[in-house]
Amino acid sequence: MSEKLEDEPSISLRQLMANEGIIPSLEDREKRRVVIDRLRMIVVRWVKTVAWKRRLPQHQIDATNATIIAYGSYGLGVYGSESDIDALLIGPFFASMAEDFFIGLRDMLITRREVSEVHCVKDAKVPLIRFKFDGILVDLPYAQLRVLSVPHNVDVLNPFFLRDIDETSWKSLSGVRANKFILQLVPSLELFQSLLRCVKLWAKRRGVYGNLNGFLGGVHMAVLAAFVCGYERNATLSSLLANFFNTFAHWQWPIPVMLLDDTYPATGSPPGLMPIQLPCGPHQFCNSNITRSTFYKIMAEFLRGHNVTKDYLNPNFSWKNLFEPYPYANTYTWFTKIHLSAANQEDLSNWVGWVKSRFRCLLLKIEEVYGFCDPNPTEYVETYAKQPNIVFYWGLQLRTINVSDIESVETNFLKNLNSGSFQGPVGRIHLSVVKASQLPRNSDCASDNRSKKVTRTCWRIRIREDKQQCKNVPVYSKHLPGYVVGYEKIHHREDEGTEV
Ligand SMILES: Nc1ncnc2c1ncn2[C@@H]1O[C@H](COP(=O)(O)OP(=O)(O)OP(=O)(O)O)[C@@H](O)[C@H]1O
Ligand SMILES: [Mg+2]
Ligand SMILES: [Mg+2]
Repeated sequence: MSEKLEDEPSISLRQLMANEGIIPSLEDREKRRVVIDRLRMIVVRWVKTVAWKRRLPQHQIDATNATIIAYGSYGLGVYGSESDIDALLIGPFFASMAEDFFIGLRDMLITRREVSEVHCVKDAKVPLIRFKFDGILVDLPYAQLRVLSVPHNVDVLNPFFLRDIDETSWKSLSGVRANKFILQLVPSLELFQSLLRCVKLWAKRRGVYGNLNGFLGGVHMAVLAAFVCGYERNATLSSLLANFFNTFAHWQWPIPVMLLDDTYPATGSPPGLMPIQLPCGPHQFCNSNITRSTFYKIMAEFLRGHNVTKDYLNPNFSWKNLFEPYPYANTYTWFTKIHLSAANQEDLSNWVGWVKSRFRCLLLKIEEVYGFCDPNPTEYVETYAKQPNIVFYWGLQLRTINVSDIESVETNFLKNLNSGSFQGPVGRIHLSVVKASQLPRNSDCASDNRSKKVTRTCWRIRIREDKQQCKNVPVYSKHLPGYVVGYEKIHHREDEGTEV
């Protein structure tokens, strides 16, 4: 905390944040630290095994090393209890992504008692292994450097380590480098972290958090918060939060928000409706799924935030109003109901992950037909239904409804879902339009903004780690003739009983 005495609005804001219980407990912190430590031990063992398999001389096996660097909200020190741990594995020149990471390390992970729900997400922009370690979700991408040994404190900004690296490793490193840059830029780390916690809570409550639903993700919020911190030197937490809304309620999009001076002429204009620079090199931008509708909603919420906070020095001011859950049921008369179900919880989690990775396409189709859609990220469960399920309710601005419109959206979206590389058992999806009065009663949309996310997304779910419907196929090494690296499970699609 800053040394000077804080102003009253900042004290009450900190009190509100503490009451919300979003600052992780010491126990939670310790648990996450242990996960990172254990992962570091696992990857050192892994890299020595790979070196031995590659028949490197003993002194090189002794010398080689790999390490783990935390990034994302965990690396910035702003994670909440529902955040994942984003951990980049950095390995040496001989440990390949295809064989050693996706097969060798995956095999090592699945044998461990603490590890569950292992998925290889191979064809994402940043390929990664996603799993739970002691119940905490971990995103583990891989970057390979042209060195024999990666020191534990490897400097990812040092050109020595970055020479000749492949494009995927470069992309995988970008999150770590962006975090490092943000942490170097902000004048007060504590104020930045507190501000970012506040704006993430605000975004979640107001239904504008989550890249997959077309809103702002953690990385976007981090850059916007750092931007505000960067130019106000004698700031307090309350002045920063008010300034955050003042700045972005009046921002002239699509002028990009940039933390770095891009001195080189950019090729073309920055991407998307709300371009936000990824501060890890020139002309790199955060990926964004923002559409016309979500742009409108985010802007309306920035403006509301500004109107609420501009009087923060007024003695009667209260922060509570800023964090009021978004009143979906009072705002929209009609909702698109997206009902997803599968035979069991594991299949459901895979299926929902796949569908969520295609949400932007669904949102665009609904916008085409109905003009505007507010894709509330809250996940509901119909507890009375027979099959495990997740339900979403997306707000529509309509007076009357034409039922056949939603049928055409569903048909179109099914084509999109079926055209991808999803390899797990396909679940059910049903779209319908319901009235506000048909929203789940016990969880009024507004209060349910607080609810935890039930699933996380995989862009591509490789396979279920399942016995009956999977067949083990040996994978031969490209490096050692005739050497079996491990076994990949191939799923039989014909057995699935496709229901879409
Ligand atoms: N849309 C994106 N564009 C660029 N980089 C991204 C994007 N989404 C994620 N990343 C990278 O992955 C990291 C982790 O992303 P993640 O979605 O886990 O968000 P987070 O900031 O950790 O917030 P949360 O607490 O919700 O997990 C980000 O810090 C960023 O480096
Ligand atoms: Mg994260
Ligand atoms: Mg993540």
